[in-house]
Amino acid sequence: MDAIRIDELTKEFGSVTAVDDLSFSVAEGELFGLIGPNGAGKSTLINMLVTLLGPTSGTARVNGHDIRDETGAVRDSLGIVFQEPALDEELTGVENLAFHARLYGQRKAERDARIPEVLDLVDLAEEGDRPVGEYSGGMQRRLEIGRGLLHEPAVLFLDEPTVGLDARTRRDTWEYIRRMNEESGVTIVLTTHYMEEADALCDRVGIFDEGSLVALDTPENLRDGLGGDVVALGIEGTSTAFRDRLDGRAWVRDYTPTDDGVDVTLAHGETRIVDLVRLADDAGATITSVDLRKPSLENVFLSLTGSTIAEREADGGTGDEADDASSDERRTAVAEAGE
Ligand SMILES: Nc1ncnc2c1ncn2[C@@H]1O[C@H](COP(=O)(O)OP(=O)(O)OP(=O)(O)O)[C@@H](O)[C@H]1O
Repeated sequence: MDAIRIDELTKEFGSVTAVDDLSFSVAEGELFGLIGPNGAGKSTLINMLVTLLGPTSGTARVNGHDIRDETGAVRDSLGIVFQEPALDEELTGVENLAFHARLYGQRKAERDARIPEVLDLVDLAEEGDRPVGEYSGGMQRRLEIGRGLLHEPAVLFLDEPTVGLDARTRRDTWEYIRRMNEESGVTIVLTTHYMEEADALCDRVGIFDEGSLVALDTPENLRDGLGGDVVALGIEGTSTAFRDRLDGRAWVRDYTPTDDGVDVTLAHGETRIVDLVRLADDAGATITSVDLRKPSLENVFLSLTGSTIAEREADGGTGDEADDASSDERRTAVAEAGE
């Protein structure tokens, strides 16, 4: 069974089609990333999947339950971590978790067993009795991620999980997200603005633009779809003999002479550097520099939509104020669902 299955899902707000006839599935245990500029429709999609917004047409199933007529079962199947911190800073880590567990209707015995497990999972076992106000930003985010897993949901939604964190903490948080996914087997769907994050973390990435998916694949295949990596070789003197040797190699997709050498386009560039050096040797050419350039998901977005995410946001961003269900509303509704 798929963890999420979306069938011809559409959401219109007046004349705006925020999600447009969308169909795709997320496999059980997958770490799935949704990327796209502001206003692409990510929040609208997530709000429909967590049953806070009704679709205009089409439907989806979360953990096998229909978002239109099995809202209770859908909500029981999922955990959500919002972008804005939603912890009580005066309470300790344990108290924050206990409060949330009560909202989800967990009995005391269950809570007492589960809270230490969750704290351990996010590496806060030693910090559970400290007020959350004393935690660093990264620790708070970890506690929030742990809280989303308290009731052992099948699917965990993370909305921009590392926004506002410094680069180092962001990388650490990636490690925790990966660990959650591997150790608890939970399916994770995250939204992110950071292409690098989607690339580093996700098994598959859906690139969202104007209510539709413009691409859906592994980060590697998406990058590979651009034509591959470029190995820029600096060559002393003429590169003609070397270029002759590149002709007819099945793994060389293309090459272009440059001012000081040759740019070779190929898949998995790092695995061919030795071959390239050998070919140059055979041709009697001296290599003076080697530079491997891999396309990024930002390049993929650019090639699919004709603009970068930043440009798209600058000329088309909608702002969050138009969002139907604000994070506060979402939080309240999900908490109520557990009461
Ligand atoms: N309640 C609403 N009323 C009218 N239009 C809306 C409403 N909610 C969203 N929209 C429109 O739907 C489109 C998608 O918005 P959405 O917030 O889902 O995008 P997003 O990709 O989540 O952006 P962000 O990253 O800023 O959250 C936008 O054009 C937005 O203006």
